[in-house]
Amino acid sequence: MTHIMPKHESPLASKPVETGFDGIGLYPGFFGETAQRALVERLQAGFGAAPPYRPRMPRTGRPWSILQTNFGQLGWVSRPGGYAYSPVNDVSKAPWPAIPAALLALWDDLAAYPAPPECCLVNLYDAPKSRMGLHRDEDEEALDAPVLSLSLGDTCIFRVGGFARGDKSKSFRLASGDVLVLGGASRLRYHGVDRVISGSSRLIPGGGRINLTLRRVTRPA
Ligand SMILES: O=C(O)CCC(=O)C(=O)O
Ligand SMILES: [Fe+2]
Repeated sequence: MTHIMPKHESPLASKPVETGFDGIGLYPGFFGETAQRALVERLQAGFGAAPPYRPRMPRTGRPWSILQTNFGQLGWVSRPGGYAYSPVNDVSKAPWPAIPAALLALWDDLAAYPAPPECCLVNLYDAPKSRMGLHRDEDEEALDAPVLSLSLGDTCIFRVGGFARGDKSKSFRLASGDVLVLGGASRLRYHGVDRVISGSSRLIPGGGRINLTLRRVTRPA
């Protein structure tokens, strides 16, 4: 089996495949298997200081079907009072751990933005029961920066829609090592995760999917 290596190791992965959406680029296998394994170990070490927790939805207070945590100066949190970016973890009140170097390098490679990411939101999906409903990433001031998403572990069915909730949508798969850039004219498109396919990857002990999104939150000075 061959794996496409990260861009700095091979020019093969430097071109995104067509998704049909202007501003959404898919880089299949941007992280090779060795890089994926190293990153999972690094993430698990970080989870010691910022354990994944089950967020609750604004208003209803209902629990999400995924677990979340963050790395970076700002973490995205879902609380009964609303969504927010917070410099500290609600559970421990401590700052979030630093964004792993491999992810800062990914941002340098693909974001084409003059400032580093401030948030790496970590979503942990259990297959097959976790999902993420259609939503827009709109809590950032720096909407001129893309959101970079890296998938690890089990493959998911990712859905992209339009700019209103009921617009036509289409889905495609995101597999372990795939990077998706959500930016430009598509930065505010609705998107979500329909489901995660159990047993589709052996990367994560016990199965499941980890999604990492790198975000610039504030406008650079
Ligand atoms: O898990 C994914 O691939 C998408 C995550 C997402 O849309 C988000 O965190 O805002
Ligand atoms: Fe999102």
